Amino acid sequence: MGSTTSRRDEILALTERIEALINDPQTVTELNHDPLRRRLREAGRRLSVALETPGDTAHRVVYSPLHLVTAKVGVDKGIFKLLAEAGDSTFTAKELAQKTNIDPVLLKRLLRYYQAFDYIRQPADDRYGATHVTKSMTGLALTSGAGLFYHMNAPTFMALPKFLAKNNYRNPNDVSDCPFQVGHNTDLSLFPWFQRRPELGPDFLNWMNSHCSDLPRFYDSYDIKQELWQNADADTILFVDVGGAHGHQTLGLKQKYPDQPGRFILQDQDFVVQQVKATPLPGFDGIQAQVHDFFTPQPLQGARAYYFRNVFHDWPNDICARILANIRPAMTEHSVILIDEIVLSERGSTWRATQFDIAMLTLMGASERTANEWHTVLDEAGFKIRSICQYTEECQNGLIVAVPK
Ligand SMILES: C[S@@+](CC[C@H](N)C(=O)[O-])C[C@H]1O[C@@H](n2cnc3c(N)ncnc32)[C@H](O)[C@@H]1O
Repeated sequence: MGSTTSRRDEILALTERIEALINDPQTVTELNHDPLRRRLREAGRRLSVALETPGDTAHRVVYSPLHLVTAKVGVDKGIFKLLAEAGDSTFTAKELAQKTNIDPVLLKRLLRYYQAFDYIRQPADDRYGATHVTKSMTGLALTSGAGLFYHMNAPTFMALPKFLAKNNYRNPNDVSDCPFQVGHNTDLSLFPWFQRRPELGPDFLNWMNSHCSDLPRFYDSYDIKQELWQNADADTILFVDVGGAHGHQTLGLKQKYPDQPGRFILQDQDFVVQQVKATPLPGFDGIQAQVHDFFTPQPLQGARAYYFRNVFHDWPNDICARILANIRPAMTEHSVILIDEIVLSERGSTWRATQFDIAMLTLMGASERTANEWHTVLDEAGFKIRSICQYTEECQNGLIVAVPK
């Protein structure tokens, strides 16, 4: 009895400490990128799951699509933006209804949901204000992700059970025959479908640019200047960002090395390059944007790095081999392939990494890969891995340096 009481007292003290932290999150958020912040966050998340009742588990899982759709409404109507821009000030529901042009009864219901999931705070019965999460709900990753996932990913996710049942639960590995076609009732694969949806272009580019912008980049861990750029001059092709979307990785790298002589080049499909040129990121001048289909021979000879970020995770091994075969003749002894992708662990993969994997399954019949699977795909394509540098824990991002065998 005595030990049960003291155990209970310990749990009570722990609960009170956790509640104090929740009320003053700055103590923790000011840890910034200290790995301790992630460890505490994961401990909290897993503790919450460990303590769930069966009802909690059921409700958390089956209501999960509501997260996306209610966030989309908040983004569309600028609710989070309004609250975040007000800083520490709070509003009544009526004030917010006037500013957002939403039926006050409806808005109150949305606000009730948002506060229940800690997207906003409700310090009094009729006062609503922002937290640091509200600010995140106004960031590019959330706003572009809400648009892209609502229109493109979510219908595909919903088609997964039907697709798998119809195909006897075989692992999809065909870009033209995966849940995407069922979800969108189309014969097209993702990129040709997407080309016909120019209205999704900005959300696509912004999502690519921002989905991991809270995490370190490969060049924070890999010294590319030391490893690849020795003796470069103004004509040296330093970095070719193949399938680079908005060119955000090239831009970040160029900004890290502003005095580096040499050329930085972004390559992508025609319709993507047109969007990039129409809406270049600030500071993009000095980077060349070039139309190139990576299923055709690489036109730039002897680059120091041919860089692919989240490109191979779109394709099965045989197609990856085709893409790599088109690079190989352009490489010299100074060239390497840089593959910036998730490297799944054999055990205990993270939630951010595994949801990318299931998304690839549904969208492209493709997958994220473990280190062993990366060795296989490169080996089959006639390449070998020189090194793998894992540079984020959250997403298990890694930089794979590969050269011809
Ligand atoms: C998942 S996105 C990754 C974008 C960017 N590398 C990043 O990490 O943010 C895949 C990219 O491959 C490009 N892509 C698809 N097919 C292509 C092709 N045949 N030739 C060139 N780029 C292609 C897409 O347009 C898209 O920008």
